[in-house]
Amino acid sequence: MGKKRIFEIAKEYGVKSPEVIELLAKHNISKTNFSSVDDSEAAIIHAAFAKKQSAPAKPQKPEPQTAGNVEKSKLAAPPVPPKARAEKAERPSMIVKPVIMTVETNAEGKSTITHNALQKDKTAKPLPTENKPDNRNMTVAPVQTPNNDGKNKYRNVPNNKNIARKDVPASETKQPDRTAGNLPQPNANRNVNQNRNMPNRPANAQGINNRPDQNLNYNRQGGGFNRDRQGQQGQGQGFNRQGGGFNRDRQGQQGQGQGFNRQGGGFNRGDRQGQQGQGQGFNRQGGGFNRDRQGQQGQGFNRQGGGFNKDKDANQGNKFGGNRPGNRNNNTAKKPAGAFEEIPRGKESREKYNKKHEKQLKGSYASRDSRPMRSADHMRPTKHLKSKSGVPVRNDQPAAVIRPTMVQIAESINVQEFAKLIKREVAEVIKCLFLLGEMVTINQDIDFDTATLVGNEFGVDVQPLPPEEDPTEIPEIEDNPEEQIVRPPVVTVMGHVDHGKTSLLDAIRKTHVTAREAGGITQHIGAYTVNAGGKKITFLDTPGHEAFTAMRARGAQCTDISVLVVAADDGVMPQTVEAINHSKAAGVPIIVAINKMDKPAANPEHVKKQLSEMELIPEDWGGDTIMVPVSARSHQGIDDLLEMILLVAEVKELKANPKLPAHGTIVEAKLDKGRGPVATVLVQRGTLTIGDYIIAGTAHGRVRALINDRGEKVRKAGPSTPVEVLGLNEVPQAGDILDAADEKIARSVAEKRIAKAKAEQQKAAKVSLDDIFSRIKEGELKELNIVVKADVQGSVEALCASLVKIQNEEVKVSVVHSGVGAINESDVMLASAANALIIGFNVRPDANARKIAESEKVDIRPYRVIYDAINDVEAAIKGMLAPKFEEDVIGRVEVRQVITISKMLIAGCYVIEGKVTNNAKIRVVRDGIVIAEDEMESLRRFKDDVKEVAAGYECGITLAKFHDIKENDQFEVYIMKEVAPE
Ligand SMILES: Nc1nc2c(ncn2[C@@H]2O[C@H](COP(=O)(O)OP(=O)(O)OP(=O)(O)O)[C@@H](O)[C@H]2O)c(=O)[nH]1
Repeated sequence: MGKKRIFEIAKEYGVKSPEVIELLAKHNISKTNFSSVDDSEAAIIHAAFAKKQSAPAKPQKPEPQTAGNVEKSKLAAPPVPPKARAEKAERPSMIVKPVIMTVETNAEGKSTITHNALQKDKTAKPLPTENKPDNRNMTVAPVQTPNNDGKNKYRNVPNNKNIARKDVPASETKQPDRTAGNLPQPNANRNVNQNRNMPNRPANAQGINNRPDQNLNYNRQGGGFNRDRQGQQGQGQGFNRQGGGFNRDRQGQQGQGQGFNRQGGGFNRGDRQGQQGQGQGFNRQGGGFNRDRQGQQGQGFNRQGGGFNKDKDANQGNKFGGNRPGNRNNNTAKKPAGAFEEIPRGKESREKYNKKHEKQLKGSYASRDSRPMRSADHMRPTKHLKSKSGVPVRNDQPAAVIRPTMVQIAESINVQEFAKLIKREVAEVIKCLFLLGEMVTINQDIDFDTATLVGNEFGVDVQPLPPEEDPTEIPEIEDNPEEQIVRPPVVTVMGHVDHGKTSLLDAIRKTHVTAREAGGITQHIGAYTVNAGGKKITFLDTPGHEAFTAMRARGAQCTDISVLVVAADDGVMPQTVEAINHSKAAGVPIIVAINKMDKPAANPEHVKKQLSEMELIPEDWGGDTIMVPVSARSHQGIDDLLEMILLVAEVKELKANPKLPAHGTIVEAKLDKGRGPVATVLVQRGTLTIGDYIIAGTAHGRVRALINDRGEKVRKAGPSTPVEVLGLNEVPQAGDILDAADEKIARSVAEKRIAKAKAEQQKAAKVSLDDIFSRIKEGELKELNIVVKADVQGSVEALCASLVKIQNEEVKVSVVHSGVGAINESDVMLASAANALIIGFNVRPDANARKIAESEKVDIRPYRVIYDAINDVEAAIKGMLAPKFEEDVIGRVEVRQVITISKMLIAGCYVIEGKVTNNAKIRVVRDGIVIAEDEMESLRRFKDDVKEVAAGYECGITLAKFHDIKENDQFEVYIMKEVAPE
C-alpha cells in the first residue's frame, strides 16, 4: 500500500487537512494537502487524532470478493444497528446516507413514494410520482457500517441547504483494481443490500428506496463508474478522488447516483427510464454533471466548478444548487432551487408545456426540434413512448443493434460496405483484418475469402451472392436425374502434325461403320458416331486443338475423352505436349494411341518413357494412363482402342436427359449457298427436333431440317448425336452453345447478345480524341494514354510536360511513349497495344504507319502548334473539343474567259454542276491537278453581287489570292460542313 496523503489521513481521522498540516508544522514538518506521510509522521498524527475519534461502529470487514460471496453480500448483508447509525450520524465526515423509499399504491392505482431518512426525519415529504402498477411497498435501507481503516469515509455535505439528508453512513469498501478490463460489475464493488423489503422504517431525509443494488466505488485516481442497467432500483455511489466519476442507472425504476468527486468532473446519471431517479453529485473543484432524465429528483452539489443539474422530463425536478462560487444550474425551468415543477398531465397540456419549455440547446442536450439541421445520428431521439402502464418511457436508449448472422456478398467488397453489412464499426473490421494480417483502409476492397474470415470473427456467416441472372443466357431448366439415360461418349482425337490423326479417324470409320452406313457417308460434318461392340462412340472429326481452344474459349465442353495420337517412330513432339495440356486443363481423361506401330522404326517404349515424364504413366508401368499401340494403316489395335474408350466412358457414367429442350455445341458452321447457314451441332442434353426454335450465339431460328453424319434427314437428334441443322438466320461460330427455347425468349436473348457484343466491340475500339469524352463519361476511360512524337527533343519534352498536367477528376493523361522523328510503324503498334492516341508535332506518319493506324484504328493527330495539341487534349477530356468539319463539294465551275478590269482578275465562268455560293471555297484544278486553294472574293452575275449561282448559268468569280487563272481551269466549289460527333 502506498503512502497516504495528508488529506487522506485527515479524512481517516475525521479532521480537516489544515489541522493535520498544522499539527505536523508544530513538529517542524512542512506539508501540504497532497503531501504524503511517512510512518513517523503518521504516528504523530495518530497520536494526536486517534483519541479524537469517536468510537465508531464496528467496522464491517470486507469479504474477499468472489462471485459467490458478492451475491451473498448483496442478499445477506445485515442491517446496521440503529446504534451504529446514530453514532455514525454524529460524525461530520462524508456521508452516504441510507435511504428508505416507500411506494404506496392506492386503490386508483396511483402511487405515492415516501422518502424517509433512517433517522426519524419528520420533515420528509411524500413525493408524488407517476403510476407504476407494479410498484410494491418496498423499504430498503442499505446501510454501510463505517470502517476504521480510514479508507472510505462519509462526509456531511456542508452548506447544503437543499439537500435534505444531513449524513449518510459510510461503508468501507476496498475497491478492486479498476483496470480497463475490470470495469464495474455492480457486484465487483462492495454491494450492500440491507433491510430489503423491510416494513417502513423511519423516514430518510432523502427517501430513496434502494432495492437490490448499491454500488460503492472508491477510486483514488481513476474514473469511477457505477452502472446498474436493469435493476429496478439502483444506487450508484462514486467516490472519486481525482478522476471523474460516473454513476449510471439506466433502466432501474429508481436510481440513485451519488458521486463525490474531489477534483475531477463528476457525472452522475440518475434513473433514465425509471420512475424515480436521484442523482447526486458532489464536486469540489471540477465541473459536475448530474442528470436525471426522467427521474423525479436530481440533486447536485458543486463547490467551485460549474455544475450542471438537469432534470429533463421529470415530473418533479429537484434542481439543486448548493453551489458555491461559479455555480451554474442549468435547469430547464427557472424554478427556485429545490423546487419541483409539475408537468401538466394529459397530452394537450403536456404538448403546450413542452413547447413553452423548448429551448435551443447545444450539444448532446439539444432536442431534434431545437436543432433541426443536426444530423439525425447526432441527436438523441426525443420521442416519448408510453409503456403499457402509462408511464412515459423514454426512447433515447441506443436502439439495440440487430446484427445479421448471415450476409451475402459478391466476389469482393469494400471494407466500409462490409462493416455496414454486418452492422459493425469500420474500425472493428479494420482491426480484425489487421489481426488477420491484412492492412487495409476503409475504402479498400477485400475478397470473398477474407470477408468470410472476418465474418467468422464476428459470428457472421458470409455467403456468395446468388449469380445474377444474365439476360444474355437462356434460363436453366431443372434436370431430373431420374430421367437421365446413358449416352455415348464424345471423343476428340488430338496429336502432333502428321502423327496420323486423320488416318486413325478414317480407319475407325472404315472399320466400324456398317456397309449400309458406310454408303451413307457422303459428307463430312465434323463429327460422326461409330458402333463398337454394339455401343456407340461419337468422334469429333475436327482438328483437336481448334476444337478445344475455340470451344473452351466459349465455355463449351463437349469432349468426354481425349485420344492422344503419338507416332511410335517420332515420339512426343511440341503439339503432343500442347494437346496433353489442353486435355488436362479441361479435365478430360486421355487415352494414348501409339500410332504407326507397323513401322519398323516404331519404339513404343520410348514414347511411354517420354509420356511418363509428362505425368502420363502407362498402366503397364503402374500408372493409370491407358496406352494402346495402333496402326491406322494396318488397323492394328483399333478395336482395343475403341474398347478402352468404352471402358473409360463406362467408368465416367456418362448420362443425359433426352426429355429436356435441346442443348448442344456448334462443332462447325458454314454458309451454304443453297441451304443458307448450316451448323453441325453436337447435342449434349435433351432432344433437338424439327420445328424447335433455337438460338446459338446471336443466331436464332426455327429448325427446318436435321441431317445426321450419314447424310440422312432425321426428325430428331438425342444426346451425343452430331447433326447438321438448317434454319438459323445467320452462321454461328464454332463453340457457340445451342439451345432450344421459346421463340420469344430466344429472340430477346439474341437481341441482348447482339447489344452486348456491340458494346464489347466498342469497348475494344481504340481511343480517339473525338470519343474520349463519351468514353470518359461512360466510365470506360480512366487514363488517356498518349504517344508523343515531335521533330526535336525540346518539343517532345515541352509537349509531354504540358500533357501530363492535363487532368480532371475522371481521367488522367499519361504519356506512354515519346520520341523524336516521324511517326512510324512501331509507334502505331505501341499505341494500339496501349490503346493510346498519337500526337505528332511537326512530324507525319510514314506510309506504313498510316496504313497500320488505319487498320488498327489508332488516332494520329498531327499539330504545328504545341498549344493547339494541348488545347485539343484538354478540350477532348472536358468534352469541349472543337466541332469537326468535313469538306462538302457543292459544285463545279469551268473558267471560260479571263477578264482583267483595273488590275482585278475576273474569271468568267460557267457552272457545270451543283451551284456556286459567295461564301464557298475554291480549289483550282488544271488538267486534273489541284494547283491552288483559295477563297471566293466576289461572285457576280453581270454587274451584281449575288449569293449563289446555279448550274447552267454564267457568273464572274474573283479569288482572294490566286491570280494565275487560265481559261479551261476548273473550280471545285466546296464548303466546310460541321460533322456531328459519332
Ligand atoms: N506407316 C504408317 N503411316 C501412317 C499411319 N498413320 C498415318 N500414317 C501416315 O502419316 C501421314 C500423316 O497422317 P495424317 O493422318 O494426315 O496425320 P495427321 O495427324 O492427321 O496430320 P495433320 O492433319 O496434318 O495434323 C500420312 O502420310 C499417313 O499415311 C500408320 O499407322 N502407319
